[in-house]
Amino acid sequence: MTNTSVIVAGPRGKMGREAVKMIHNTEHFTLVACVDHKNGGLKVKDLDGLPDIEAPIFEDIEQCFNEVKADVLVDLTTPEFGYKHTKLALENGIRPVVGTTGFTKEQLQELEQLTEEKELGVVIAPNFALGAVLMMQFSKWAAKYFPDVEIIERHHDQKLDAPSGTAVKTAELIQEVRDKKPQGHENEKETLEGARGADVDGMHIHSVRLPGLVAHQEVMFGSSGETLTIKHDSINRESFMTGVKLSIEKVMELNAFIYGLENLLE
Ligand SMILES: NC(=O)C1=CN([C@@H]2O[C@H](COP(=O)(O)OP(=O)(O)OC[C@H]3O[C@@H](n4cnc5c(N)ncnc54)[C@H](OP(=O)(O)O)[C@@H]3O)[C@@H](O)[C@H]2O)C=CC1
Ligand SMILES: O=C(O)C1=N[C@H](C(=O)O)C[C@H](O)C1
Repeated sequence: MTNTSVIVAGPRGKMGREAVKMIHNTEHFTLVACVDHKNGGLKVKDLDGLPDIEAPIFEDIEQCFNEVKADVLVDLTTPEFGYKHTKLALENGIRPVVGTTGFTKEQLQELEQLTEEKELGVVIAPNFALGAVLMMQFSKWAAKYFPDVEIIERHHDQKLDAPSGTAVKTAELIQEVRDKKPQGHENEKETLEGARGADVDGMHIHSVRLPGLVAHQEVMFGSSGETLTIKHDSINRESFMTGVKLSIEKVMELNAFIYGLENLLE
């Protein structure tokens, strides 16, 4: 396999750390730089708990792109910066692999348009865990037969966006096969605002945030005399690395905007 040079934005974060380690441990990847808005001038090896890598850290992503040649940017930061970084990567001819969640529909559309203009590949995956991708696909299949559905996602309490990118993507996949249908009773009334969660075409999404959790989702279907629950748990962040690795490999072969890891799987 040809070598792919990678920049990671967000190397101190919970996901960024795992990504740095995975890249370091993959023979055909080279970590050439990192972007960290608080540690410019240091090297990756200077950051606590990261491998002994000489790659430089830049505070400013534009400076990084000017000084370091790279094939791929892996972004694992925040919705605000993830969006800016993805745009800048495309403008600099670097292929983005984006795990950062919380982008708006408009931002995704804008990035898709820019991808087409630049004739590059982009992977934006709300969830890189293979089990989560299957959970979403199984849910889409089930929704064809069970249109009564509610999504319950549970995450650690440091998460910035709610609902999670996975829950948003799950709802979008279900929307492809489910007609609009208000879930619950037609005369239902919330006596406490928010009690029924967010509403997507009448389907509800409930977001739980607690310390001790990593990333979990249940999609519950109900019908006459039966319920069906499709559940996925990420119990650590290594669970996401198979998808990050696959995305870095695949993005080099693509000239397309990929939103969702399912689009890279057979
Ligand atoms: N697609 C997937 O499978 C997964 C996606 N995610 C998503 O990935 C993102 C990161 O998650 P997680 O690692 O848990 O979050 P963390 O908060 O642990 O990490 C984010 C890191 O990005 C840093 N950061 C913030 N702004 C910048 C910037 N401008 N330049 C460089 N670095 C910056 C933060 O630094 P500081 O805190 O010092 O500001 C922090 O170190 C989130 O959007 C999350 O939803 C998470 C897990 C799986
Ligand atoms: O912030 C997280 O932790 C996660 N974010 C992604 C999301 O918003 O769905 C993926 C996974 O759920 C973990």
